Amino acid sequence: KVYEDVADLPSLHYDFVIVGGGTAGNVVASRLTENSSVSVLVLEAGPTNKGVLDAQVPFLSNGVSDTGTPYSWNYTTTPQTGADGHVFDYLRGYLLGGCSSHNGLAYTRGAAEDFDRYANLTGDQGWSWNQIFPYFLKNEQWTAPADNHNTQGQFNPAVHGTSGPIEVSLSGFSWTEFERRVIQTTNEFPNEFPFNLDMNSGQPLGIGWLQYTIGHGERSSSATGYLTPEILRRPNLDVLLHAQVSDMVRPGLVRRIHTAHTAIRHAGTSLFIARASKEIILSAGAIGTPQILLNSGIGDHTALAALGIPTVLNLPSVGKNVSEHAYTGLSWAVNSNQTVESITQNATRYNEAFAEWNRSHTGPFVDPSPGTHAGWLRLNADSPLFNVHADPSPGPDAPHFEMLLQPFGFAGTQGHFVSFTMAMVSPVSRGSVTLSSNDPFAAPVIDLGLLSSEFDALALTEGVKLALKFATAPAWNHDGYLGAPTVDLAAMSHAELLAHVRANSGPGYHIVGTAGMSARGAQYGVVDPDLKVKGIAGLRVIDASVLPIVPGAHTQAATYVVAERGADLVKQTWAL
Ligand SMILES: Cc1cc2nc3c(=O)[nH]c(=O)nc-3n(C[C@H](O)[C@H](O)[C@H](O)COP(=O)(O)OP(=O)(O)OC[C@H]3O[C@@H](n4cnc5c(N)ncnc54)[C@H](O)[C@@H]3O)c2cc1C
Repeated sequence: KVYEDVADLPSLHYDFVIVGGGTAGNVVASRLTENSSVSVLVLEAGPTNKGVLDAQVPFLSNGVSDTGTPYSWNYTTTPQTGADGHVFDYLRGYLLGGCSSHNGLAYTRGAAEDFDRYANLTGDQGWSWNQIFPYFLKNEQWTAPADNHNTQGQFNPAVHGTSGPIEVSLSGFSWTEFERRVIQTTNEFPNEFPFNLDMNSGQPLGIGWLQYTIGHGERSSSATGYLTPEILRRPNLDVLLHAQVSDMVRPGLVRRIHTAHTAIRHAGTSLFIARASKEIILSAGAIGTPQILLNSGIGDHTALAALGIPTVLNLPSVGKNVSEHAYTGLSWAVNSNQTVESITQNATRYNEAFAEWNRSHTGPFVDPSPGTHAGWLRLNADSPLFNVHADPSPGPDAPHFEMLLQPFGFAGTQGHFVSFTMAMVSPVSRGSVTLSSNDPFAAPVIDLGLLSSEFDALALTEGVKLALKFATAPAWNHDGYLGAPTVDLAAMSHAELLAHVRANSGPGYHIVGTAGMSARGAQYGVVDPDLKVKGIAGLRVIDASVLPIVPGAHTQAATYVVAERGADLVKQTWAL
């Protein structure tokens, strides 16, 4: 059952207390309570996802994620020196379902080599692609797109699950003219931009149709998929909203964590204590989780001491090792009115499209904004950049770049545009999440380290050149479709392009690594391969923070499989 007020909770003592009802937390809660003998409490800082239209209608997803909405944590980053000192709003979901309730809905798993690298880093083959693959299937329910179009040749059914909680589908509204040109480019430039039938097969390289966590025209999230009304009727599962956890350790209580201090967010004085007899599971995400660990005295001893926080466990890697993708957009005006601007810049069509969604869950509102296709691309094998830094990708079948192909622009001006947005998805740069004070409710200090490595900035510049190459295909130019670029990048020198990249890149909201997995006994890392926090009993982390390196993909699918396997690891420990 979902509770809004702690006074209504039947108990404050459970077998498992899960901190954060986000993407991962709800998976773990749902899986553990399959066993009726265990009791689980989920503590979520934000409100319910129920009735939040922007969290339901894919086209409106920006309305729930943007800074300033009541459904976002409204963080900002430190000035990012690699990105011209810009300070970015850093979006994180503040509602049941966490980021899965407000993200861009793109469903991308990453390369097999991403997971094989996790297995090698942790010494646990359970994280390898082959052993993780069944968890992708367990999480997924492949679903027909909202327009029921013929999807043959747009995906490979053999690599998809059919009965999991999260609905995944291809786009349910066609921007036909744009899509046709994308596919035509793969025919015209098959060496640089080959067509890939399914980017989620473990072999993502090439250009393929994007898949989304959408079913029947609506967002599918960990809240809708893993906390269905039926699951919430389980007597052994309680979810408390508006409960922001501050820390876990009471003075004098060391090496065995079993309490979580929580406060109603807007009344910080009303602290109460939830108790777990088996484990506390931190699923507060890659920012919330290290913040709670640090608040609890688990982290770098020197940094904790500087803030007057007594060290419970000196674990220097907590909050370090942030890896994140850097994106930069390239837009062109087009001689066509078949772009998303035909809806966003026309109130009548916008209202019609919204009415259609309300009526039948069809039309343009069934899709979000990432784009129609994505390309997963690499630097040339003989690129001189590999003299600057060794190849940071996990292998030759994994990408350095993502190129999002979007039938809309970012200029904010009237007109019709398309964008080929480029991202560096195998970054060398690392950042950190640290505390700003010993007030557990103060916002943490988020340094993404965006483009702080010279290699990343140089590589992204090469990526932009790839996008410029894509735009030279006859498919875009033979009939004058592609007009003027919003910024003439093709005319720039290499140095100018590099400066442009630094000045115009932003984060992908794919932060991981702040409670990274490492091999048992390693002198770095935060959790062992079984996701137990090193050196302390009764405490696990199950969320995106455990991924030691960001995969070459948007991160929700990887988070879901971490959570599915994490739940199994908990079950194994307790023979559930
Ligand atoms: C704007 C945006 C767009 C994105 N787009 C995509 C996309 O298109 N495709 C994709 O694959 N990925 C996308 N991502 C990334 C992806 O959604 C995340 O990597 C993933 O969902 C993270 O899951 P998580 O469980 O680690 O954290 P979250 O889902 O963030 O869950 C953490 C939960 O813990 C709660 N919490 C935090 N601190 C506390 C506390 N102290 N006490 C109690 N509760 C707390 C939060 O409110 C939240 O509900 C996007 C992310 C954002 C922000």
